[in-house]
Amino acid sequence: MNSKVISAKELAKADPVFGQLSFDDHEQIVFCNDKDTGLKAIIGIHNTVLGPALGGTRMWNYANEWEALNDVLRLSRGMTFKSAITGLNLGGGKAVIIGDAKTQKTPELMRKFGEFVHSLSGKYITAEDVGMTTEDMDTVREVTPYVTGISESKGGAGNPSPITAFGVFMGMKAAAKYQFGSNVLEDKSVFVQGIGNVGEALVEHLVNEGAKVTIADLSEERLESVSNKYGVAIYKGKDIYSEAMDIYAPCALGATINDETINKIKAKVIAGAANNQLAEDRHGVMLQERGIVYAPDFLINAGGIINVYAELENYGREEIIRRTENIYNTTLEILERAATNGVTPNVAALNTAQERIAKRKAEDSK
Ligand SMILES: NC(=O)c1ccc[n+]([C@@H]2O[C@H](COP(=O)([O-])OP(=O)(O)OC[C@H]3O[C@@H](n4cnc5c(N)ncnc54)[C@H](O)[C@@H]3O)[C@@H](O)[C@H]2O)c1
Repeated sequence: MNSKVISAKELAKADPVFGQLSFDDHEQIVFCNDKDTGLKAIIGIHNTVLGPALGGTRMWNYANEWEALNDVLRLSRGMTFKSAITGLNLGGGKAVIIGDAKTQKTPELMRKFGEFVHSLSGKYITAEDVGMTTEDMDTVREVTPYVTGISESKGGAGNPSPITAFGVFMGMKAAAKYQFGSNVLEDKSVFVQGIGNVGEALVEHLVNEGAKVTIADLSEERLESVSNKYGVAIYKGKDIYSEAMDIYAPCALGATINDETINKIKAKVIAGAANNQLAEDRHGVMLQERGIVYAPDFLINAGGIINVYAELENYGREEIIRRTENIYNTTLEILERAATNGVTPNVAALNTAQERIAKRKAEDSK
């Protein structure tokens, strides 16, 4: 990291926060620093028109602070639209903790992070994301009530990942219906990239439906265990994007649809759990031009937020499943709306979400 102190003039040129490409009228960005525990975190609060900004905390070994800032800005913005399109009374927020979740995460660090969350008095509510577990949220709960995704034994809705996977499965079926004329995934070749909490649960749904599943992950151990458990193939090649397949399911990190990959992609449908799969909006246009149906990530991966929202609204399992199953209908509606309006599915989904926020804002200002 560059520790040189730069002058205010130089800093102004760099526009480190408001000038960031990913900055999109965020309401508040909170930088959290604690030397004793080693905590370095950023909380991004994008929009609170519909309700408190709820979104998970990601712990990741970012190459530099710019990357962490960029990530939290993109992720918190995505949460605003995810909650809006899902019909939840929640705003969009997200947090990132800079560091290696395997070696640097301690209960003390999580409690300190919880104290920072608490200092926002409920404007931001956290939950788990990559590098976080339900147990970590239980630790955060020791110091603040502004946390969801806690254990069922502690009154929470438990791990959101299986519900997220179910929603992604529903969105994938809707995209298949739109592209292939049938929502049945039997015999469709599906590549699942990233078989973590969500990816593995998605593999289970796909296998139960009779899809031909291939898995890819950075962890050999995960690959072996998931392959043995579900009898699915492990991807051994070097470039997953150029492989022939019906459906590509990005379930690792975002921005895998970018200038480098887009022209290689042979899949006819893209539907996965990862947030911000399109590196830039124009990549959505490029997918459309190539006849590839893209199920917007923030729409189909909303199962997790539906699950944690239950903790705030006190609804039960049946309602969680019902709302998540409805992702199928919303996805089909968005794909059809996109075609009717001559825009990409991502833009159609964004427009729908923004219309809901604008309507609420107008009502509130009456
Ligand atoms: N957990 C949820 O409920 C939820 C909800 C909405 C969105 N998401 C998003 O879904 C994605 C997966 O979430 P998760 O909870 O399963 O995370 P996870 O950390 O459990 O799993 C991620 C997996 O991806 C693998 N991975 C990382 N980089 C990779 C690469 N370049 N190629 C192949 N594999 C790679 C990791 O080894 C890991 O196994 C994330 O983008 C997350 O933000 C998760």
